[in-house]
Amino acid sequence: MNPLVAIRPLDQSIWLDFIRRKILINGELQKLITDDQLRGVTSNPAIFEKAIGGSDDYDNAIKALALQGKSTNDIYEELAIADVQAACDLFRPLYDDAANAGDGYVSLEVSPKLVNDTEGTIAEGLRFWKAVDRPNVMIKVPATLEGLPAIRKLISEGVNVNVTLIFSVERYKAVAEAFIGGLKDRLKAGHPVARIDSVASFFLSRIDVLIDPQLEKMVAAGGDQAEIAKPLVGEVAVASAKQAYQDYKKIFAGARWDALKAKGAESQRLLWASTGNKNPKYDDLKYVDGLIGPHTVNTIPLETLNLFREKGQPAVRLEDNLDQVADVLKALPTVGLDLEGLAHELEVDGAKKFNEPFGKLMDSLDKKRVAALAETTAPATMQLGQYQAAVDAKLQEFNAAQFTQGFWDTDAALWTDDAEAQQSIRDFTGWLRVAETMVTALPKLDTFVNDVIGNGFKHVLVMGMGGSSMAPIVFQKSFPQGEKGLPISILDTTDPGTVQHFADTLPLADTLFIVASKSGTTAEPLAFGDFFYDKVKAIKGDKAGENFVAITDPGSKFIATANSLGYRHVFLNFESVGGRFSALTYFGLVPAALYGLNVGEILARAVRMMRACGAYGPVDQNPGLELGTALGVLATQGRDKLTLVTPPSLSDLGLWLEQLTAESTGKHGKGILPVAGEPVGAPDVYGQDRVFVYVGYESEEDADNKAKLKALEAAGHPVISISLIDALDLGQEFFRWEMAISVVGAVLRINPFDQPNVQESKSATDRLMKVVADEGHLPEQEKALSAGGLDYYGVPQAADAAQLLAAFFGQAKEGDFVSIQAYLTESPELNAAFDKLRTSLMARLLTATTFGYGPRFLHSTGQYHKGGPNTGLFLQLTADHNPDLPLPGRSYTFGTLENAQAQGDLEALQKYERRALHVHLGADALQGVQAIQTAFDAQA
Ligand SMILES: O=C(CO)[C@@H](O)[C@H](O)[C@H](O)[C@H](O)COP(=O)(O)O
Ligand SMILES: O=C[C@H](O)COP(=O)(O)O
Repeated sequence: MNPLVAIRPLDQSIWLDFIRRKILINGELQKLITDDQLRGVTSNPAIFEKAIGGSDDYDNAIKALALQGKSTNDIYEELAIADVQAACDLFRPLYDDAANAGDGYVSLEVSPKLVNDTEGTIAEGLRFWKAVDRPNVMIKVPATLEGLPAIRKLISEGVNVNVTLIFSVERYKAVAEAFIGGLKDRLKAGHPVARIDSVASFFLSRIDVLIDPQLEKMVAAGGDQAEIAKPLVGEVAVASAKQAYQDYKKIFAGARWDALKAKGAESQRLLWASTGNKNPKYDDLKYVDGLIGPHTVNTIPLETLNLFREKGQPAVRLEDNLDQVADVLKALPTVGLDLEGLAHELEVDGAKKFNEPFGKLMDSLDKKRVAALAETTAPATMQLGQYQAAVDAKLQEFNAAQFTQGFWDTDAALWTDDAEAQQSIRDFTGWLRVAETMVTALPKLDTFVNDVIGNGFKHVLVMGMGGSSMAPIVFQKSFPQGEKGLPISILDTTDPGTVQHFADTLPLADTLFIVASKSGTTAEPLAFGDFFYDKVKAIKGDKAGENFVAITDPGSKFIATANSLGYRHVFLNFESVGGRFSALTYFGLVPAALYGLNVGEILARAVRMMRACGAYGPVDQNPGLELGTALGVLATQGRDKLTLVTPPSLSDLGLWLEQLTAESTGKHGKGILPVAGEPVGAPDVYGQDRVFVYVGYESEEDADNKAKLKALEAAGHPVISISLIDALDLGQEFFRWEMAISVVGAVLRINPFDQPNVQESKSATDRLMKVVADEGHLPEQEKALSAGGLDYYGVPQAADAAQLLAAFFGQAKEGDFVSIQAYLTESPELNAAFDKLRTSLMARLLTATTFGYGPRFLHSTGQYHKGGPNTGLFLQLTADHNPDLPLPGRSYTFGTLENAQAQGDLEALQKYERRALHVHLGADALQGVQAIQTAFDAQA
């Protein structure tokens, strides 16, 4: 039997004298708990020096914390506390199990600088206790004379204490008295004493390391002293420990202790520390095998623990040879060795042994802190031509009104004077600092990813709409799969062809499905969840839930569903972060982490941008404010089509930016229209309503786009360029743009955090689905024309398609835009056909063109379509669903749902008197689009 397990019935608890982030997240610590019955962890400054200073595990977190303006000491504490919290969480089930009372603890030591400072120790002990915020943490306090009153006080405050640096029996007794004193104080104050645990850490190997050479010297010198000294070599530490145990038994017995015990108090167990052997002449398990006894703890370094697993000899030996113990301790003074004096020496040296590595750690952290602060954000250049003066004036006005400070203070008056709207703004500003929160969640994310990969998953499918899936799309398309990551796909359409494609091509039993929905009520992700759960259930039966994860808000109804279906995990996001502002929350980062991206660095760069934008104190320039002011002012001057140009490697950033811009600004008849993915043309195909924004890589030539932008700039169009070092800079871009678009809201005097018109299409769809339930099909639309296998709706009748299209597009005037809405199965061929159509429309109408697959865009640009200015011409395209897909447990199919979404949105567009044409393309969507192209060209 594994000796680590065999030791359990002997009532000794094995703790691990080591901590490091890596073992917390790679499952190693959990494995020790599960397989080896490990029952606790101790840490100390030297251990943290090795963990933090000796690895790069923490570098991203250090960077992010440094950029937040934290001091070196604060950085150390946050890292150490995060690790201790994570370890506490792993031990929590053990701690909570009544049968395991006294175990499941993780120790965190107060600063070694406080070794002789009673008040400082108390204050820091209480601060750590609060900060770790776990009942199974132990605060480590040194057993110096100044430490003793601190121990008593902390115990009286209900803090679990691990008393460290005990080197003598006499000091041990004083420690036990301080503990009992603390319990009594607590009782006197009327507080309970049950479940207040403490251990007294008696240091072993260091005693022998100090005394053995002195004894050996005596032995070498020969004579009478040599005879006495000889049998003492290598015996003093173990003898001291055994004696301390005898004292323990006396102290925690008798009337005084029984009275406390009757109130529920537990004795302060002796813990053997410094148990790694330092003398090659001794057995490496000397301080483990020899000290096994009931109701004690041994905290063991990892190497010793591994050795014990291999060749440990579990047997109670703590009370063996007690006569010899007495002889050893009695003999010491006779050879001139004063144990108390030596213990004092060890205590001073012990403080040094913690102070030195602590100092070293602080130095290395400080270097990393300073280096982080020297890094800068990606530059943005703005060529605004005739608009520069107006933008400068607005910027001056904002600066004079201390906009940056008001922004970080979430002063809602920056956006509106309406009290109700102000409250709604304040309710949705959680995104401002959410990257900081996510930095602290990194160990949790890493642990989760490790678990998923360790359990053999081969693929991830994220299922969600709009803000719950846009950032994952950007991550997936802008980065190659990370070395340790899994391939990832995103499903954000009800189109049966696309759903079927995933059902056919994914390794269903080995796929992790993420249902991502902030509200937990959005029809699409719920339908996807049901559909794939059904499929996995057919393979794995009741274990299907293992393949599912939810990301949703606290309070969402979906939590109960996920739990009842046995979902692997439910990530609770943040109510105060709106969907389109959630890229840097669990919605964006869980998929990113599973895909193997360096999420820590993405967050660090986001924090760097927050810093540049004034999150941590005044700044001379504010990239978010500057970009937002420029875009806002340009919009008020008619340049309200934000035309995004990117190299192909960054093209999907447009999807995210579309939602952020359109949903945030497109309301009350105002707004900026995001134009993404439009082929860049020569100056003569553009009206005077554009601002071009280029986001590309410093190292990528992208000569064609850059030359075209130069020409546009020369022609008087405002051009803004942002140059990224690499894709990890998306972390900063998410924040830059979130701030910029919020600033646009302030320029336009609108609430950028609501989406008043999104619900309309959803409600219209719901109504139509009721009709389907009652009548078995959707209501018939009035047909304007049926020609060439295509059916046209929503416009006046015409003789043929060319005439109908000419009449429809003939309505376009300067400043309008054409929106193509494709409720179709995405394919490269269709994408190419739409690029061609957009190019023709631009050239002929001189209007902006946008394109979106439905129903994705309903959760993104859909807000602007209904809430923004009435300048859009909407070409809605649908096709036959062949084959269609039934939805488990429902009377309708994915295809009917998609049709209802299209029809519902058409109704909403018509309600707002938008110019809208619906074309049903029949059985072959690509041919249908080509037919429209031909009919459109026929009128040229
Ligand atoms: O927490 C404790 C004791 O409670 C331990 O981490 C304790 O600090 C260590 O066992 C010792 O510092 C290790 O000592 P050594 O092996 O360096 O002599
Ligand atoms: O952008 C938000 C979409 O409408 C999806 O909303 P949800 O995350 O609540 O499902």
